[in-house]
Amino acid sequence: MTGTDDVLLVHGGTPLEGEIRVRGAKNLVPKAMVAALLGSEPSRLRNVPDIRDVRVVRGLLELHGVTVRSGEEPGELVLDPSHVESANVADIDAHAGSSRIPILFCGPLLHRLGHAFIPGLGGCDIGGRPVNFHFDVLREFGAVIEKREDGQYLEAPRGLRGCKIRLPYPSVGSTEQVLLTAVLAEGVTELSNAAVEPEIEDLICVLQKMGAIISMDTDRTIRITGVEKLGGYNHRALPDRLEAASWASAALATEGSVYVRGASQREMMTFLNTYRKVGGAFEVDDEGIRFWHPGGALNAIALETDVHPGFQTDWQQPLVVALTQASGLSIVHETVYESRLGFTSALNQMGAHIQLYRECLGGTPCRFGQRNFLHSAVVSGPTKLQGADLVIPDLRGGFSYLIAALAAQGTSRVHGISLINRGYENFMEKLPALGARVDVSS
Ligand SMILES: CC(=O)N[C@H]1[C@@H](OP(=O)(O)OP(=O)(O)OC[C@H]2O[C@@H](n3ccc(=O)[nH]c3=O)[C@H](O)[C@@H]2O)O[C@H](CO)[C@@H](O)[C@@H]1O
Ligand SMILES: C=C(OP(=O)(O)O)C(=O)O
Repeated sequence: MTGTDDVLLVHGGTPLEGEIRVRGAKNLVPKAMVAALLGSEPSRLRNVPDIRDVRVVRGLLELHGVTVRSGEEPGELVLDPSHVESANVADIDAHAGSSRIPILFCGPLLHRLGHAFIPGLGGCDIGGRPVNFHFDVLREFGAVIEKREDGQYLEAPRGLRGCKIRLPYPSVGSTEQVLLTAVLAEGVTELSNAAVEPEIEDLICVLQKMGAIISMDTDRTIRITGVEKLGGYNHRALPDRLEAASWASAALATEGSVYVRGASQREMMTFLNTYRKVGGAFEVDDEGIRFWHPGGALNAIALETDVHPGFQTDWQQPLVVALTQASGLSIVHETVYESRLGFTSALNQMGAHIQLYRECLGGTPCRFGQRNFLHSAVVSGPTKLQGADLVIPDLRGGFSYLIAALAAQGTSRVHGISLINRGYENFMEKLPALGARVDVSS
């Protein structure tokens, strides 16, 4: 149940205009925090956003004896892992279901303590989200895993040894699992079919600063030579390309103009190409990117989500709202998660015309074809959106509802708004700063 303070009234129909700032990436910062566990000295992480996933990982690290304090500059954390061995982890159950990051504690805890307990995971409900690859790779390193009622218990009776692994799919989390385990494992690890998202490259930069030896080939192969000891790091997190794209989509759907300070072109190239094809305009400068609707009709497009360097799946939901305003039929093929289009039914209640299909409607057949998953969509536009009562289903779906409510005529009641804090820093301040007319329900 959500309380009244978890409901936002959005009075739509006003273009978003102005400037906001994005800080470090939600999909890097918590992992860099976990990496600090591997070091023998304190680490400094800069550009850390104040989002729930960071708070959850901070709590977990503190529970494991890592001292976490603010550094000298705003958004800087200093993480000192000196007392991990003597920590008391009795309260770990309180962290069950809070995020997906706890699974990445496996390797670092096995190295430091020889055992690890991982509570049930959280994260967005956008598909089955199994963790079989994670446990398969940990077994390859020598971990023994026991399923318990409230989580997973791991031990490494003979230590962790480097190995040769091929992922069945370039999973982001599993690649990070391998990196965080292999850097201190004995010998060499070769990971093929690895994910190569920018956040993974940034995690590799963090680990290299700590003393790790990691190389990346052009064919999704990552080689790690284990070392005996790692130090601390001093690192500025790469910007959140997912949040930046969300505000870009909001600018387009509301016919506005938003300067996203901190947004970086390099990690957003695929998004920027798609944005331009839809008819959105953008201008890159040294500090950020301005995104705007240049007037006139938007274009329907064919869009297929994919692993990097393809179109990131977390960009999909916000952009779909803008596609409801494009002229003609857009096709969206979601190939990363089997159930990431359910949010469109609420958009249809607002007046959108979005039809879901089980077939692979994109150019490439994917893992979900012929398997009964509604993972393709045809968006027919442009459609006028009307305000509605909306219940936030997941992080990006939730932000999409905010965009739809901002673009719609009339007032929407958006329930479950606090879920957005998981990945969007200070969005309740950013919205009015961009001219959005929003009220916390009373
Ligand atoms: C905290 C974080 O960084 N989250 C991101 C991360 O999630 P996450 O790391 O969970 O996503 P993965 O890349 O692992 O998942 C991709 C696909 O692989 C499947 N899979 C994954 C692991 C496994 O053990 N077995 C399995 O079958 C998943 O069900 C999914 O279909 O990458 C996703 C894909 O870019 C993003 O949408 C998420 O925002
Ligand atoms: C799916 C997402 O995140 P998580 O993996 O944390 O659920 C997301 O950021 O859109």
